[in-house]
Amino acid sequence: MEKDQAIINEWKRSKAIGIIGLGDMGRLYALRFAKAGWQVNACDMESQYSKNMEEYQGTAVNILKNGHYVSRASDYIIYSVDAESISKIVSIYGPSTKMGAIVGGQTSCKAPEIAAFEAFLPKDVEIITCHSLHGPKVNPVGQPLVLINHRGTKESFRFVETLFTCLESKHVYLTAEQHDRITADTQAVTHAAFLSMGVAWKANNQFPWEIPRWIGGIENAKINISLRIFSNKWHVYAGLAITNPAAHKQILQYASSSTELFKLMISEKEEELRTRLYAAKKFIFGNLDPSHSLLLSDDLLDKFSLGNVPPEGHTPNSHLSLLAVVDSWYQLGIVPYDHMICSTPLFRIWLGVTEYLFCTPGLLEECIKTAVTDRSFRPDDLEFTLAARMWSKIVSFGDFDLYRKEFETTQIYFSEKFPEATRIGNEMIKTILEKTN
Ligand SMILES: NC(=O)C1=CN([C@@H]2O[C@H](COP(=O)(O)OP(=O)(O)OC[C@H]3O[C@@H](n4cnc5c(N)ncnc54)[C@H](OP(=O)(O)O)[C@@H]3O)[C@@H](O)[C@H]2O)C=CC1
Ligand SMILES: O=C(O)C(=O)Cc1ccc(O)cc1
Repeated sequence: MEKDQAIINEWKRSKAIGIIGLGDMGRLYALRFAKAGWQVNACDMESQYSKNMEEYQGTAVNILKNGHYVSRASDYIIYSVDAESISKIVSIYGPSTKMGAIVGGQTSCKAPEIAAFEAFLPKDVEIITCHSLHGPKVNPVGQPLVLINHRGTKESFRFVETLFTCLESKHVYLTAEQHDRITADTQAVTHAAFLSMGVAWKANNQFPWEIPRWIGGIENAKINISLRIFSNKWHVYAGLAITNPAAHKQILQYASSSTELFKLMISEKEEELRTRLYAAKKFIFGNLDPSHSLLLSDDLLDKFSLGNVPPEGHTPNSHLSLLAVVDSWYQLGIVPYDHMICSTPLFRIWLGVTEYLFCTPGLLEECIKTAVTDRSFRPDDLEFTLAARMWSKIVSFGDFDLYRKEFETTQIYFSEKFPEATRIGNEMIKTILEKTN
């Protein structure tokens, strides 16, 4: 034990950590590492140098002008930049990497990141990469942190692991391919659902927190998480979906499931809809241990409302966004519980909400009945279906510009509500995580 501590102290004394990209995630890492006593060199775009010098004054983070300076002075360098630019950025700074150093990245899809490292890093440089499976506003403690030893010695991997212990996350060891397959199954469809909700609300000129039937219970989770996603940067979601080929299939299936279920609803084919949904239910939730208690409940979510809960309580809903996600998993043969070790908070909440809908006695039946008999949901569900198809087209065409335009127009529409949505969303996520952990 004492020997271990001596090694750690020696690493802290002799090795420096480099962060290229001081955005939301880079900042989180830089400050945490520095606080734990590591030497940290960091930079953002050169144009941000003076601003960052001021911002990080009084912290132990050593701000440098650009990635060349960070690369030549650091022993483990983490690229925390947008996925679309990873190749270009590594091509610029990679050759400046200190001899024998280790390099990793924070991008959400590992195939393009590893390809960039292999193409542009000198051969003496080791590659050990990472991915924190949570956003910058979530406390890293207990959240999954994927560590990938792609081209590193055992000793270097031990050093990187030791560095990351200060985040107190749960380390998950995967290969780059395993990582990309799992995150396609979990994050890509989850984001497709919430992005489609936002676009549909906007298309119908609605602010959902003002509409009584969308206030309270699981509707709160839909609204808070959708607004949370739209309050973030577009490139995080675009990069994660577009650069991961495995994600395209998932997002396409989500759009097809939404369309097919919506068609069954409007043609009022109740039995066909029921048969399809019960088959999906059996596949996804059929093997749950009898002692498994529901991850979430309406009551738990009630208090995280952006509007006033109507006195008569919640009204039944067709819940197309939720039915479609379970149907997608079923059609693709994905059992979401298998991915829990490598899941983000949003994915776990979304799974909790679907579980609540499918496993609370009577709720799925109520939803099926509402979907085929209550026509008042059809304008909403039509826009939702169109939105899901739009996102799947943008992703499969790999169109970053169009993704950005669609994302940012919706972002502007909801922007006034972001401060309140972030505050309530943070509370909601904290409460749910405490319960689901
Ligand atoms: N946000 C999240 O929830 C999570 C994000 N990730 C991934 O982490 C990465 C970073 O995300 P995040 O921090 O949210 O994004 P940000 O946009 O906040 O941060 C990226 C930063 O990199 C900077 N940058 C771009 N080019 C360079 C360069 N040549 N040299 C130095 N800095 C540069 C950007 O500057 P500028 O803005 O001026 O271009 C920006 O400040 C992404 O790949 C994302 O997918 C992973 C887990 C969670
Ligand atoms: O939890 C989510 O899905 C988020 O939206 C935050 C997020 C975004 C990108 C990542 O690579 C990891 C986490």
